[in-house]
Amino acid sequence: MLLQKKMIDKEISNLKAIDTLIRQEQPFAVYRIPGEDTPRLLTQASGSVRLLYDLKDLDGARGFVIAPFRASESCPIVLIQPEQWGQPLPLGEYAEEELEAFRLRQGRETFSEACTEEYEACFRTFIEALRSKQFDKLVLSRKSVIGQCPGFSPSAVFRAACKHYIHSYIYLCYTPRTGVWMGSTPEIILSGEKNEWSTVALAGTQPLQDGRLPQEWGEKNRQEQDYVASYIRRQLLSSGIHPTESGPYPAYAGALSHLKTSFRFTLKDNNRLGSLLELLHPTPAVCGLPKEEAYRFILDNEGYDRRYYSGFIGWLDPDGKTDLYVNLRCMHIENGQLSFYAGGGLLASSELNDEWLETEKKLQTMKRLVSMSL
Ligand SMILES: C=C(O[C@H]1C=CC=C(C(=O)O)[C@@H]1O)C(=O)O
Repeated sequence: MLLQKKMIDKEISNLKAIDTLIRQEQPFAVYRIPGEDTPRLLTQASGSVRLLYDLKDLDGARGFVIAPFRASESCPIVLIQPEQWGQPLPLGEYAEEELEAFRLRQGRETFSEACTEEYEACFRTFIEALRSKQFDKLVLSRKSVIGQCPGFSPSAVFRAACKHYIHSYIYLCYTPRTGVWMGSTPEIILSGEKNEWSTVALAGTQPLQDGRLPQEWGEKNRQEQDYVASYIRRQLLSSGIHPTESGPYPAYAGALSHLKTSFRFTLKDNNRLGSLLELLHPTPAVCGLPKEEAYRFILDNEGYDRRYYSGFIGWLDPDGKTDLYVNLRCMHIENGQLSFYAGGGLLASSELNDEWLETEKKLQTMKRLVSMSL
């Protein structure tokens, strides 16, 4: 036991190097792909990170991408171009007691039932636009801010996320333009290499039932997910891509589950990944339908700036392997504050309290790790 503890401490101190990179304001990204044990660290010691304003400019590019919901002067697409790629950063063992303590705590969680006035006002604006049939679907999101406690360590939260959320993509990154972001997302936007590519349609939410995937999904969840699947099918077909599909089936996302359809396809030209991303982003899992109008409506009516939440992040490499994920269940660390982000898909039939509670549960994905790491 003592030996195990010593081993853990040694490996934590390796991971702690990340906290030093943040203090030194050096661009880096560390990420763990679902199914893999060891995160990879990449750093850019020299030169500035590349800034882009159009997803198409990612055609032929290679690097760690941090793309916002909507690119602008204040929120550009940022590309970290590391000198060294994917250095493994072992996490070490996690004591069984720690895993058990996490499970117990998760089982006892309570949620704030009362929504804020801001959320309620936005919900009413969004629902009115849905009920008048201006839109089929709209995603309403919000931000929840807490003060950073003394002793807060991003690397400790990152490590806990890797240990507890084995089915999600976990990342932590810093650049001077984006600041520090960290998240645990279940949603691929584009992944693959050579001649095998994939994306997913992920939507509809239910808590896990005794740690297991729920098998019964109601009409609202199914319809919400079907809008995303139809959109992805349509977008791919419009550019001559004929995918094979599987699903929808329930998939893990921390303490939650979503419905997922997987799309697999080949590409004629791997140097046009930026154009494909422009075709897909933002999907109705984070935006709405019809796409362009919903995009505008959210920017005008949501009442805050999503910044990099609901954009996408990950490694892009047209000649190697690409793993890009939608930036969900994420947090931004800035000026002694932690901002957590979450949203949910609304249909005309949505109810205020259910949607609020769903965002509370999604926000807990990162919040519970922060409070347990202190
Ligand atoms: C927009 C979010 O989740 C999306 C992904 C899965 C399920 C969703 C839902 O059920 O609403 C959302 O579309 C978020 O986590 O902030």
